Amino acid sequence: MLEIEAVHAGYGALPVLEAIGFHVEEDEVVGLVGPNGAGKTTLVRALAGLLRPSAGAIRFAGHDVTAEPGHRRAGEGMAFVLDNRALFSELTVRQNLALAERMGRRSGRLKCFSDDAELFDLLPVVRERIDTPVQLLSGGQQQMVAIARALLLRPRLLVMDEPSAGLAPLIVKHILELLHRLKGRGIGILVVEQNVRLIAEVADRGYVMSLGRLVHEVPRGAWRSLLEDERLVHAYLGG
Ligand SMILES: Nc1ncnc2c1ncn2[C@@H]1O[C@H](COP(=O)(O)OP(=O)(O)OP(=O)(O)O)[C@@H](O)[C@H]1O
Repeated sequence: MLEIEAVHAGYGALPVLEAIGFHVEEDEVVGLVGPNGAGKTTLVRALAGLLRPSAGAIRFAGHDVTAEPGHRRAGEGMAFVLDNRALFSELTVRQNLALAERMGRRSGRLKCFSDDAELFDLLPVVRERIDTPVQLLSGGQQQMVAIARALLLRPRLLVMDEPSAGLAPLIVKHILELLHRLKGRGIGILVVEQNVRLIAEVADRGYVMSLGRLVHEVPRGAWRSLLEDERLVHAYLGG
């Protein structure tokens, strides 16, 4: 579904990503872990169309989207929960969700939940605060709104950048539960995280990133052995 081939990207003359290549298939959760400054957010920005790779290709559902702007990618079913959440802070939750809901409906794609009630049961705070301006919500509540917006788009691929960053353990638990519930609904999910223990709980397989490169591949079911590999954890994941 998502295929990244030898992507290089950076900021002006500063190269960050070097020959990044990996894939995400339908119905799997792929984790990408790495320490601060590894280039995880830079990669997500390149996937979202916010940063143009200097070389390499990004293919989604069989076609090359490397040069496509972000809104086209969203229209085709690539949904992102970015680290800054990218919500309109002065608008209410309902207003923030309306556009995604309309885009999802027009796409003709299937909903990932049987109905919106099921989605809001999983994200109760969204329903409770539906008429509240986003700027009055806590960071965790805003994260839930960003997730709801991504899912209302009826995505085929969901990319989440550091979903646990700065959030209380209870909210993180909630996000994990939601990811488990999304399994088996035809969506490919890429979760980019510094917290490898969290990824190990939810991802089927994954990759370790360091200094702009993929340095290790974690096969299906092998997260535990990664966590037990002191040399790897120490070298790339900060001990
Ligand atoms: N807008 C920018 N302009 C210049 N350099 C940047 C910019 N954003 C990030 N960088 C640099 O790119 C490198 C990778 O940063 P990036 O934010 O992608 O890493 P990360 O793995 O997401 O780390 P973190 O978990 O701390 O967010 C770092 O050296 C960073 O200083």
